[in-house]
Amino acid sequence: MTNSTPVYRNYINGEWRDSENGKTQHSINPANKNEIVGIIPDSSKQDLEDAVAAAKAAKLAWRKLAGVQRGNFLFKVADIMESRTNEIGEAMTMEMGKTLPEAKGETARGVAILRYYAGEGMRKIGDVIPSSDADAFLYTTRSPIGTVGVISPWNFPVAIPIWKIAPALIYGNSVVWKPATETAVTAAKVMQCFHDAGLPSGVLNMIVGSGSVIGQGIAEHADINGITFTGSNAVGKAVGQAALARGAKYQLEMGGKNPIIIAADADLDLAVEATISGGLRSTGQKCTATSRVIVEKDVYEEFKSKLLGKVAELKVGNGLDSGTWLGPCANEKQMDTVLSYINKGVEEGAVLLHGGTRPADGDLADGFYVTPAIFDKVTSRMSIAQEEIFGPVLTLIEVNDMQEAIELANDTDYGLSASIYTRNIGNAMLFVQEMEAGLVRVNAETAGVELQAPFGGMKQSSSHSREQGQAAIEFYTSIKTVFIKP
Ligand SMILES: NC(=O)C1=CN([C@@H]2O[C@H](COP(=O)(O)OP(=O)(O)OC[C@H]3O[C@@H](n4cnc5c(N)ncnc54)[C@H](O)[C@@H]3O)[C@@H](O)[C@H]2O)C=CC1
Ligand SMILES: O=C(O)CCC(=O)C(=O)O
Repeated sequence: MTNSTPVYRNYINGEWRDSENGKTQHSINPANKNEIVGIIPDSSKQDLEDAVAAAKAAKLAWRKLAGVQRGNFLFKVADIMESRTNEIGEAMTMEMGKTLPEAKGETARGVAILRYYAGEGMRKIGDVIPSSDADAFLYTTRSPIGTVGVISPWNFPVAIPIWKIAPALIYGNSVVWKPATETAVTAAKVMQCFHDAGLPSGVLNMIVGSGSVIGQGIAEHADINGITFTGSNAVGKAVGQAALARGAKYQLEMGGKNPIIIAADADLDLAVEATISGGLRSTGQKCTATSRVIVEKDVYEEFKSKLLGKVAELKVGNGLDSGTWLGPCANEKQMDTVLSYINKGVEEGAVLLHGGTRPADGDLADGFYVTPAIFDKVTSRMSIAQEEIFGPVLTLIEVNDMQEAIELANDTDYGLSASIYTRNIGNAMLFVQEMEAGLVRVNAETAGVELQAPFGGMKQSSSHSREQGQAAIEFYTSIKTVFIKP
């Protein structure tokens, strides 16, 4: 740490504030654990109380604005964020490791999401319904739920909070946001865009601190009317239970164990490209990442050898270097988890064909790197085929036919995303009908979410709600049915 290490604060009631207990922690660079990206707050419950009080006080005036007026703020935030794409992208790469082009791409996606929801301020929020009383006017409108708690993870530190905050705000809610500490510097830069756009004080507040204090505090706080969470399954369920216990609304987006099926008739070159992109970009740290690669036996060996050839070409390194394809894991705990799953895979009898090691040489030795791992001879019940690893690990599973492929694709507790490569329309239709997943994609990778379409999972992947697109209105508002008689 040097005297010039930047210091970041909480954002409460329109001001940047130190945590009341003065405690701080470090956000470090996963590409070099000796580099501190920023000094960030380690906030207390009192900071959360202050933020919730500010959000509660601000919500009435914010709700009373016209949707178009709220939208105009979001358009301004989008313009400011767009002009800071490089700065925000660099902070993201330095804090969680994804490559700079991916980080800038994600920031651009944040800008697009802001503009989409800014436009929502002008769209309809209800229906006219014929009443059984000929003189009466029966219609629906929507009310904001009040103050929303946003708990976001480190893997998409711009896109995920924005796809929660933007709809919360446009539909008239105030917000208390707890970003992941790993990416608190990126979060502060996002927050600064809202501040510079002139958002009224208290409408959006940001508190940086531990999950067990600030995250749980949000879940349990009586003045937080709804909680939206993305992260691990265990924490998500605890958040949901705390919300349910006090009658608050909640929305959870948790893990995935996403399959790609490679049919015997697939274009294998395209399928290899999609497997690599879906499974290994962002170092496999997406809830939509491809993890189980289910291949029909007639093309198994050919697919495997093409995949190995291409994976061998991927350059692992610091995400800021232009030649890098794959950055480090986002933090040490994540790297340790990935390495322990690699050991487990070998112990369970899968064959590690490629990678799965920690580079020990030169600059990479100080980072949380794991080379991309490919496992052969995987069976569906092995832990590496069942549990979310969240790292650069692909498991290859051989099947006899399409029916078996779909059965194994569904043989998981999760149901977020799934894809198939095939040129046979019958295979494609069967897959779309039979797959238990919220996102099913034909001749496309498992990752890749379109901001204007609903996003969420089946089974253990979500609380069965959907985010993004028009679907977001369901969580951030309540329907009010109105009957008026002159
Ligand atoms: N669905 C997804 O996109 C994500 C999934 N994960 C999964 O979770 C695993 C662990 O990653 P973590 O960063 O530890 O995830 P996590 O679930 O602990 O963290 C997600 C967010 O929840 C907060 N949090 C932690 N404990 C909390 C609590 N008791 N109450 C309320 N909020 C709390 C964290 O501070 C962070 O803001 C990963 O290996 C991956 O499998 C992690 C991040 C994103
Ligand atoms: O694939 C994407 O773009 C979104 C992934 C996501 O939502 C997540 O990893 O939490």
